[in-house]
Amino acid sequence: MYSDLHNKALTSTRFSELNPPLSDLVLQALSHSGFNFCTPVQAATIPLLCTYKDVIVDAATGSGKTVAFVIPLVEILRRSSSNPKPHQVLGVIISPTRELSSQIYQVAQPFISTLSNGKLMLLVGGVDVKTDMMKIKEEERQPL
Ligand SMILES: Nc1ncnc2c1ncn2[C@@H]1O[C@H](COP(=O)(O)OP(=O)(O)OP(=O)(O)O)[C@@H](O)[C@H]1O
Repeated sequence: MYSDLHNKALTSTRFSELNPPLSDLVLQALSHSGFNFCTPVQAATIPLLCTYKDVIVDAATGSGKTVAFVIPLVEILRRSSSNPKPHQVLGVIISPTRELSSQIYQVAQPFISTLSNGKLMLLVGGVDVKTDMMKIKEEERQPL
């Protein structure tokens, strides 16, 4: 995955230059992951998603789409002033395969963990739904 990205150009746009600006915690998580410059899909979509636009993207595998939708999700949840109910689901990311779900889980984890009340959970088919429900009930933070 990472080697795929090395074959693609990063833009000259730094995450720290995006408008609206990203929160310090997300910028720290990006820098910690070694991400300083946006890929083209990230530079094009993060500002739109952070201003609540609906966006449909068609871009190559490994072009950075996961970060492009996870960062706005985190930024919008951080801005939200409402107090969620216990176990209220804050967000849902749906993907077509178990492998892709687990890949998204790995990439999203450092960003979701900047939310004090959010907890990223990986729920896949083939597992008893009651077991998943228990996982959500036992978790004190809000599931994503
Ligand atoms: N701005 C960036 N700078 C450096 N590496 C990045 C950047 N954005 C993403 N990456 C890394 O590039 C790889 C591919 O990113 P990602 O999984 O988001 O791509 P994708 O477009 O969602 O791929 P797929 O279509 O397979 O889901 C990951 O290892 C990710 O950590």
